[in-house]
Amino acid sequence: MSKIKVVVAGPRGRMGIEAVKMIVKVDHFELVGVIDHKHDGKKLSEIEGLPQLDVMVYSDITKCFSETQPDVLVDLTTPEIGRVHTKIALEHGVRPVVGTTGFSQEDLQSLTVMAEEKKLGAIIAPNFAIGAILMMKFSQMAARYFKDIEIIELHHDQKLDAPSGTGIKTAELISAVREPKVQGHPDEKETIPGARGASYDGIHIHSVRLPGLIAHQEVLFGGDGQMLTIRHDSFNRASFMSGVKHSIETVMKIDILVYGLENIIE
Ligand SMILES: NC(=O)C1=CN([C@@H]2O[C@H](COP(=O)(O)OP(=O)(O)OC[C@H]3O[C@@H](n4cnc5c(N)ncnc54)[C@H](OP(=O)(O)O)[C@@H]3O)[C@@H](O)[C@H]2O)C=CC1
Ligand SMILES: O=C(O)C1=N[C@H](C(=O)O)C[C@H](O)C1
Repeated sequence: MSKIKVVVAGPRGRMGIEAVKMIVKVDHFELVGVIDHKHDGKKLSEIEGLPQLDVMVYSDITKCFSETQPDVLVDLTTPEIGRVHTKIALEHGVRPVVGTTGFSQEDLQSLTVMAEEKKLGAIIAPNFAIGAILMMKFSQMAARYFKDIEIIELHHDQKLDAPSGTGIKTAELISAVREPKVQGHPDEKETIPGARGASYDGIHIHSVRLPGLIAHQEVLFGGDGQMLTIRHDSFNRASFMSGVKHSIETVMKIDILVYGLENIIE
């Protein structure tokens, strides 16, 4: 079996470092380049904190693709640049695996159309941790029985987007099985704006940002005299790597864009 040639965008980031380390450990993957807006023209080994690898750093994604001819781009950057990278990858026949969160519905729609036109696999996964996927699926199951739901997502204080991609994906999965509902008292008023959090089809999403946290989410289901809590915690970023590995393997076998890891696990 020939190796899957992979490029990582965002290699100095909290997720990017883990992804680089995982990719070089897998025999059937080959890290052929990294994309970083700093350190253009250096080797990975010349950047502090990164593995001692003879892999080129590119600031220009097009140059990176033409010189390294990758099969897959793993993007772990920011929504602003991640959406540009994903589009350029599809234009160049490179299959994107995107962990970057904060894409809009319009981004997802246009990238879906593009992948379909190009007949190219693409995976956008707001969360790569299997436990988080189960938390979302169990929440979707519970939503058939409990209609009053609040999502509390808790992350480290360096996170740029709120609500988290996982929080939004959870609300989307729930809303697919639950009629939109206004929760709480119909006359309730926020005396401080934002007190009730964001609302997705009436499901409230509350975003907590604190140093020391990594990635956590609770989904609360209220009923008469009872409450069900479904919670997931990522205690480190290695927790996401089996999902990144599975996505790199799977994206080579599909020819459409898949949004959410739940759609590619058995
Ligand atoms: N799907 C999942 O399971 C997970 C998804 N995420 C998501 O992944 C993304 C990254 O998270 P995290 O690693 O914590 O964030 P970091 O801020 O640690 O990493 C982002 C990296 O992208 C770099 N970057 C910024 N602009 C560019 C650019 N133009 N070209 C190349 N690199 C660039 C940053 O460099 P610099 O610092 O110099 O700006 C930084 O090194 C976020 O969107 C986050 O929500 C996170 C965890 C799990
Ligand atoms: O920024 C993070 O850290 C994370 N982002 C993703 C999200 O927005 O859901 C996944 C995970 O929660 C960690």
